[in-house]
Amino acid sequence: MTVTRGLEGVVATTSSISSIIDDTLTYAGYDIDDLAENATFEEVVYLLWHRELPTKAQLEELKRQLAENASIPKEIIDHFKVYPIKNVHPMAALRTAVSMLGLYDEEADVIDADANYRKAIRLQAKIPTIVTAFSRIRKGLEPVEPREDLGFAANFLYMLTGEEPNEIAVEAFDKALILHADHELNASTFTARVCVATLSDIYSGITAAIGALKGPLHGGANEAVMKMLTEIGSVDNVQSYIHKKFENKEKIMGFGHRVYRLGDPRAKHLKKMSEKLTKLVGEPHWYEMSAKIEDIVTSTKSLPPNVDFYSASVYHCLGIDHDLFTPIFAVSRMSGWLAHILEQYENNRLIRPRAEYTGPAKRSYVPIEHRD
Ligand SMILES: CC(=O)SCCNC(=O)CCNC(=O)[C@H](O)C(C)(C)COP(=O)(O)OP(=O)(O)OC[C@H]1O[C@@H](n2cnc3c(N)ncnc32)[C@H](O)[C@@H]1OP(=O)(O)O
Ligand SMILES: O=C([O-])CC(=O)C(=O)O
Repeated sequence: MTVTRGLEGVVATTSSISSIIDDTLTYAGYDIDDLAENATFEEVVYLLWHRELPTKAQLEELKRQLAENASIPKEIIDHFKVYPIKNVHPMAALRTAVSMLGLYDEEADVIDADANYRKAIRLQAKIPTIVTAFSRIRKGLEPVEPREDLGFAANFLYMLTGEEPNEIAVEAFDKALILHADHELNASTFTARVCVATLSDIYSGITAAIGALKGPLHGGANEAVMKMLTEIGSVDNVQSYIHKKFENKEKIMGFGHRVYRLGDPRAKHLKKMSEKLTKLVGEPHWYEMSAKIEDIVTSTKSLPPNVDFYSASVYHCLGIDHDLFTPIFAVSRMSGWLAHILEQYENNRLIRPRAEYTGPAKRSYVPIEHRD
């Protein structure tokens, strides 16, 4: 047996959803740079689910479906009110709420293409409502009902704050959603595919994916980046902080990637947004610190920043609580997870690799009275 640690370089499936070739990311053939500059998140959701950009009518239909399905059961809201709120990480609350959603969906265990698509709409529509409701309830505020006249990005920000967001915030948030929507066979997407490949249901697949995204080596890195920036505090402290991390052989969050070697093509968009937004809110030091960290880490270790690095200062400038950064990643990645789950069901085979055994050699059972 040949063991490939962490399955590096192993090609585990075919997929027509997104590709990473020569450090270029495409969604169904469209370069992420092109989509980030020109598309909206709803168009990208349609693209990931259908592999074609929508016509005007198709886009309007998707928006209508998302708006109509955005409300969540009252029981989920009530449930957020009963746990020791201060200690609950929003990713744990999200994981639980999505699992709970399945209990309120009569089609949860109906695994046919039409029912699966309807569930995909419901999950994509409801995840912003879940994340924002939890965020408000833990602050002692009532959740804000979604508005049918607002787009996906605007609605998220509106439900979070209760105020209609400005155009700059909506544009930045929409772009961040586009950049995070899908990424080939990343750990959380693989988790979702493994789960539904047993012919388990969509809610189980998404719940499992949220659990995988939560970790700091994956989606949880964006929150960890903000923690690092906060600890550093000023540009003058960057050099010593980063060198200490190197000395202690600790990882710098938001750097490195399993697939990209020269750089993550999403990072440059977030870097640009970070520069603009930090200036706009009068907190340029977040960008200045980030840029200096990038200089040091790339020149010393040849490790470029990944999608999680500059997204941290972008979300901070949008006034978002730091522990909501990863749930926001999930709000966007929901679209990719669902695309992959639907693709897995279409051409399913159980995913079951092997492990090379490294335990004790074969031996005989020893009765308990004969054990030392
Ligand atoms: C959306 C996303 O999931 S993007 C990734 C988000 N995660 C992070 O930002 C966390 C920090 N980064 C990392 O931990 C890694 O780069 C990963 C998990 C993303 C990729 O990991 P892998 O492909 O398994 O690389 P691995 O962890 O084996 O690292 C290879 C070498 O680079 C070093 N390295 C990798 N990333 C970093 C980092 N961020 N800081 C310092 N050193 C690093 C490792 O220490 C290792 O060095 P060694 O060979 O001397 O032991
Ligand atoms: O692909 C990966 O390993 C992680 C990543 O960048 C993502 O999920 O966006």
